[in-house]
Amino acid sequence: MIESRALTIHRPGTSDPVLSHVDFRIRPGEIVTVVGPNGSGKSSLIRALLGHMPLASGQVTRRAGLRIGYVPQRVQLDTAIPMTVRRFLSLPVRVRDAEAEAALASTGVPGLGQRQLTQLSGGQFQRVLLARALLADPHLLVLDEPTQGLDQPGIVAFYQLIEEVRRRTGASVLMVSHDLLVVMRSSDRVVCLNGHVCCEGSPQHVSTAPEYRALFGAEAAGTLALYRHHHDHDHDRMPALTGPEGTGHGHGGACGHDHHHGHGPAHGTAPAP
Ligand SMILES: Nc1ncnc2c1ncn2[C@@H]1O[C@H](COP(=O)(O)OP(=O)(O)OP(=O)(O)O)[C@@H](O)[C@H]1O
Repeated sequence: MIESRALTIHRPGTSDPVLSHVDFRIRPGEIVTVVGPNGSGKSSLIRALLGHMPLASGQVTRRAGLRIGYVPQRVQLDTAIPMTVRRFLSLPVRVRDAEAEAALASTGVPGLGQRQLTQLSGGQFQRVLLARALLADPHLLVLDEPTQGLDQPGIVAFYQLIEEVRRRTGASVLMVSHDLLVVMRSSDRVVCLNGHVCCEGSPQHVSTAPEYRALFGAEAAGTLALYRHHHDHDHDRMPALTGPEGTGHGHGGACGHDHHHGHGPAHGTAPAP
């Protein structure tokens, strides 16, 4: 759907790289999450993929006619100007009442149309932003830190909603997130960024990668624990789950983990490349 090759971005007006030689792609129906420390270039990658940022070199290709629903990292609300949820949903493209209400219902916040944006909780606001992005009937949803400010149950619920949206609409989902535990459970593929792609692949693969553990330390150990359980099935009979970019997890001799790791909830959900 979107692909970058050797994408390189410089800090504005300098030759100082923010991102170097990033190869990235997202396929139909995938949930891909970009993780990385603050300042590692996650938002820059998203903005470059969307064509909102100039490239120093490399290229970005978007499928012709691709409809994108975008939830940006920050939404500047002018609190001096009252705005209802309903009006907000018609910006920038006017939608009918029935469409607006259906979108709100589909993201778990029905009946909020007449509320002021400023009166919403963080979780409600994120769901309204998602509803607005869905009104574009997107092939690809792009969400930059959609769970910031949410508590742990709110984060889990939001990811469940994202998975449900993917099931219902078939849209691909590209997210930036700091919620490592939830990311590892809910993504088909994880890209770990630090100015370049440190490692990427299935959550199982990334959570055992030394580069990931070096970046996230103790937190990474928590995500590793997700994949430790005793086997309750025969690996040899599992169909090969071939991940992208050669980071597949087919459980042959070269699968690269210690085989005390089992499968998190994401296992087996990856769509065919
Ligand atoms: N408009 C800009 N002008 C100058 N530098 C910028 C600009 N936007 C981003 N940068 C710099 O580019 C680098 C990457 O920023 P970016 O926002 O992409 O990182 P991030 O991984 O999304 O960070 P965070 O997790 O804190 O949101 C940072 O060093 C940042 O200071």
